Amino acid sequence: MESLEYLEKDIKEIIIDEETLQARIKELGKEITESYPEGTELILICILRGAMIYMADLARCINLPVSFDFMDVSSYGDSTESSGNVRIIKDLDDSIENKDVLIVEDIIDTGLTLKHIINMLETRNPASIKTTTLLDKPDRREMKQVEVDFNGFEIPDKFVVGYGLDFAEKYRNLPFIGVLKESLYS
Ligand SMILES: O=P(O)(O)OC[C@H]1O[C@H](OP(=O)(O)OP(=O)(O)O)[C@H](O)[C@@H]1O
Ligand code: HPA
Ligand SMILES: [Mg+2]
Repeated sequence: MESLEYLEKDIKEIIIDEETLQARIKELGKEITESYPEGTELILICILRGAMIYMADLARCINLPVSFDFMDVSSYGDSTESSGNVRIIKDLDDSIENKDVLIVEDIIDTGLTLKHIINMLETRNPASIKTTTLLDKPDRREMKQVEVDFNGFEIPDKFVVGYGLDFAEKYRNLPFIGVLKESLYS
């Protein structure tokens, strides 16, 4: 897209293009739909800010009555390494007691963020908790016990941006997943 050229100059390589992303999200929507009894009312929990674009597209591929809630969590700040300190900036608005919830993440890297969120939500007695992530970077996992139910793509140990993922709040609006040029952060 011509208007995004100013962002694209910072990208070393595209690892997942727009068409591949959209095709996989359609499949994930179908898998998720088929994994619940027909008519299940599902709460999609978007982990802000990164997961907002994935959730917007995924929700439209799920053939169940869904509602949205949002939790804002941050641990990377302006760095490419997790601070290890998972900060909850905004909690859910509604109760999840006796509800079926699907946590929607853009990426699982160390696993610290997802582990923290699952631990917290389990104490609120939902009927079920499942998880989906668009990207999984297994080489960097510190929380080995974190399991994801619906995983879009496994990616190598490189800092990626685009399609919701940022570096210092930039690049979220790229329509593909790309590797950021190392010269920009090293
Ligand atoms: O598995 P982890 O190592 O914990 O990393 C994954 C988390 O890190 C990113 O969030 P970030 O803290 O950058 O917030 P953001 O979504 O607002 O960019 C990403 O969106 C995930 O939530
Ligand atoms: O590779 C990444 N890119 C952007 N944000 C991230 N948060 C964890 N890993 C990443
Ligand atoms: Mg981030």
